[in-house]
Order: sequence, then structure tokens, then C-alpha cells
Amino acid sequence: MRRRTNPRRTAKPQPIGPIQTYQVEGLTHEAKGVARLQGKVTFIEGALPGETVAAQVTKAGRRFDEAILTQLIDASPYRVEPPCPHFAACGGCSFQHLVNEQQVTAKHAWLEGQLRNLPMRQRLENLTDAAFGYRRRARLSVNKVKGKIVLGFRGKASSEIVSIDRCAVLTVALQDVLATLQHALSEDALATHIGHIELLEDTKGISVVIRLTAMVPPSLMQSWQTWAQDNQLALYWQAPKSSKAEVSPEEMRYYDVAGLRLQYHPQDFIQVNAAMNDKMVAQAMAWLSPDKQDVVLDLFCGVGNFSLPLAQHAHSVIGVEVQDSMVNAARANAQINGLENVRFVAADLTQADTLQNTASGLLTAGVTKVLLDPPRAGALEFLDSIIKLAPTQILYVSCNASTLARDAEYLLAKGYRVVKAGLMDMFPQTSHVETMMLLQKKK
Ligand SMILES: C[S@@+](CC[C@H](N)C(=O)[O-])C[C@H]1O[C@@H](n2cnc3c(N)ncnc32)[C@H](O)[C@@H]1O
Ligand code: SF4
Repeated sequence: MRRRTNPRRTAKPQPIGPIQTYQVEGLTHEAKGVARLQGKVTFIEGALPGETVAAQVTKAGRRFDEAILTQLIDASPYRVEPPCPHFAACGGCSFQHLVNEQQVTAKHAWLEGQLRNLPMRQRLENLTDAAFGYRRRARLSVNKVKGKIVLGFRGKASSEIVSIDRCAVLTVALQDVLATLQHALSEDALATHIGHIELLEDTKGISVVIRLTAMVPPSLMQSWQTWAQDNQLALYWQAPKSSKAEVSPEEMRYYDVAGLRLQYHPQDFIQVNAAMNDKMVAQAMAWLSPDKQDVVLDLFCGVGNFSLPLAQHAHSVIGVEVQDSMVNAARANAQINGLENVRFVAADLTQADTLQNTASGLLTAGVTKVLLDPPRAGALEFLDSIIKLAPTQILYVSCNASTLARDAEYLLAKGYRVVKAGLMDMFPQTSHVETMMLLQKKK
């Protein structure tokens, strides 16, 4: 069977100019060294601040150039040998050549820049944990190249799949499963019928979700079921052309947070870094400090990762989430944990009237505090609906500092002030930056 060509496939950048010497002055949060040559800014892949490097331009723009490092002339004292042998080719990590503390320093400086227009009395805080072995969830692609099965991640310089046998950011148990899977897939008929494979580790154990691109004979599925049993793995299947929600069997997984047990299904969202999730939830409780007078609204609540810990302290909690499966899981989680002061609403928050329609109910409920954890696009569409509820405090958890800055500026104009904010290094070695910000209604 011919594989579809990927419309997003990108080619490896090619050098277009002479090799030149650069003094590197800065670092972007995407791990590109920043240098200037005759006044023009050049972003150099792989270069670090304080270094002298030889580099070659791959893309010349009007305002800046992009270049690749060809020779390290004088190295930074913070440069380290990347622990992962796949680092040069794999697109999963961008920072392994820089000692972890300096990665956090670079992300911190970048975040300060993003939030520069927001008056804040306190300095940004940093929340960190292990630099490797932290990922409890990973999605690997499968492809056949020149007759060989390739299981791995998309590449750094192109979207070709790079074969990965060990991945240093995965939990140790998932690293072992990956190695076993590589071996099992290499000669198996199933391999050509798989789009991607997801690995998950939680408190219950390890599961593997196989997304099929075509139906396969039941005998083949059965032999994989046996493989999974032999390796003490739970196996889930996603049928070809099915929606993300159609993953079978129905059997739920679970993870622990804040002394609670939370069920979820493998297609549901959970935070990828378990140790950082524990710290993040603890920080959210400490910053928002809900007490028995508080009615807390938890927007984008997933399976109740914040809502249920909040319900342990607050008078009551209302969680809002668009995915029915997660709302059902959240309701079950409240029951399992014996929390009767929390309810969950299934609603799409990007629809302007969602909160407005429920606003009268929420107003009667007397919401005092709001926690929101939106996707990258942020929350601008419904900030007015939140403001109408007049919460005394808003805790904003963000995976996109630029939409956070925009939304916080809006809240500032509407009578809130920023109490504090902090960087959460959820994904060390990568350029992702997560932020938590506490806003307070001015008296
Ligand atoms: C970043 S996750 C956070 C989930 C949860 N707070 C946690 O910590 O596990 C964002 C959540 O927002 C939900 N979501 C995305 N778009 C939404 C929308 N338009 N309305 C309501 N929920 C939405 C997603 O399904 C997902 O569960
Ligand atoms: S994602 Fe894994 S395999 Fe890829 S560079 Fe990072 S540690 Fe290595």
C-alpha cells in the first residue's frame, strides 16, 4: 500500500551563504543563539550566548537571518554534551546542549520579556523538577522507509520521522517499553497499518494505544494482545478514520494528585509531567488559597485535575469542560473521592454566550474565585463573562505567554492587578514555557 505524502512535510534547510564568524549575545526560548552581523540580527541554531561560532545563513530575511552552526570556535562554559544520542536529529528537544539551570534562566528572561507590560511587585518565581525522565505520555509516529519500519518522533530540520530506540525525557519505564516496542514492530505485519502509537504511564501502570490506518485481521490483533499481556501492558486500539474519542476498550486509567485518585480514559487530556503536576496543583492551592467561604469556578477543567483539589478546601466548585468523556470522568472522580461539593458542566467556552447563559446560575452560586487553564488561544472571548461574576481572584494557568499577557492586560484595564506570576518548567529540554499568574480585583 502506498503511504499518503504528508502535506506538511518540510525540507531540511540548506546553506545559502558563505561561512561567517559570529559573537553570540543572546538566546531565544526556542534555543537559537542571537548574534548581530553588520547590525543585522541572525538566529543561529545550536549556538549559545557568550560563544564565538562559525555559521552559515540558511534563510535571509529583511529584518533577520537564520543560520546553522558549522563550527564552535569558543564554547560557552554552560555547554554540555547532549545526553540523548538522537538530539541532533530529533525534533522533540531543543535545549540538551545547555545545562538545565541555564535553560530555566533563558526561559525566565524570555517570560519576563513577554510580561514586561504588566506591573508586578514580585519577581517571577520558578517551579522546576527533574530535567530528564519526566514524560509520562508520548506519541510516536510509525512509517515505512526503504522497506524498513521506522518508529520515532518528527525530525528537527525536517518532518521526516527519526527512528528512536531510547528517549531520555520519557519515564524510565516508558523508555523500556519503547525499546521492546521497536523490537516487536520491526518484523511485524501490523507495523504497516499503524499511524501512530501512544505510550502512557500512570498510577495504574503502562498502556499502549495503537492508532490503525487500516483494519487488520483479528488474529493479528490477538497476537499483539498476547504481546501486551506478556509485557504487563494494557493495550488500546483506535480504529481507522475514527475520531480521537473512539479508543477501545472502555477500561479507564487513573493517576494520583493531591492525595486524590483521578480516573481518565487514554484519549483524555492529562498533564504530561506527573511530578510537576503535583507541584503545580500544590502551588495553585497555595496561591488561590480557597477556603470554606469560596465558590470556585474551574474553567477548562479536564477530568478535575484542579477542581477536585480545590473542592477539598472550598465551599464548592463548578468545573467547565467541552469534552463529554472528560466531564463524565470528572463527575465519577468526584464520587470516587467522596467530594459532594463539586459539579461539572459540559460546555464550549469559545462560544460567546456559554458563560453568559450559565452566568445567572453562576451569579446565584456567588462565584468568588476563578481558575482557568485554557489552550494556546487563551480566553479573550469570554473574559467579560468572567469579569461580570466579579471574582476577587483569578488564577490563570497558561501554555502560551503571549495570549496570557494579552488577556492579563485586558483584566488590568477592567480593575484587576497582577499579584504574582511564575514560570513552570513542565517540559525541560524543550522550548515550551508554562506560566501561572494570580490576579486580584482592586478594592
Ligand atoms: C490544558 S488542558 C487543562 C485540563 C485540566 N485543567 C488539567 O490540568 O488537566 C485544557 C482543557 O480544556 C478543554 N477545552 C479545550 N477547548 C475548550 C472549550 N472551547 N471549551 C471548554 N473546554 C475546552 C480541553 O478538552 C482540555 O481538557
Ligand atoms: S524527545 Fe527524546 S529522543 Fe528526542 S531528543 Fe528528546 S530525549 Fe532524545
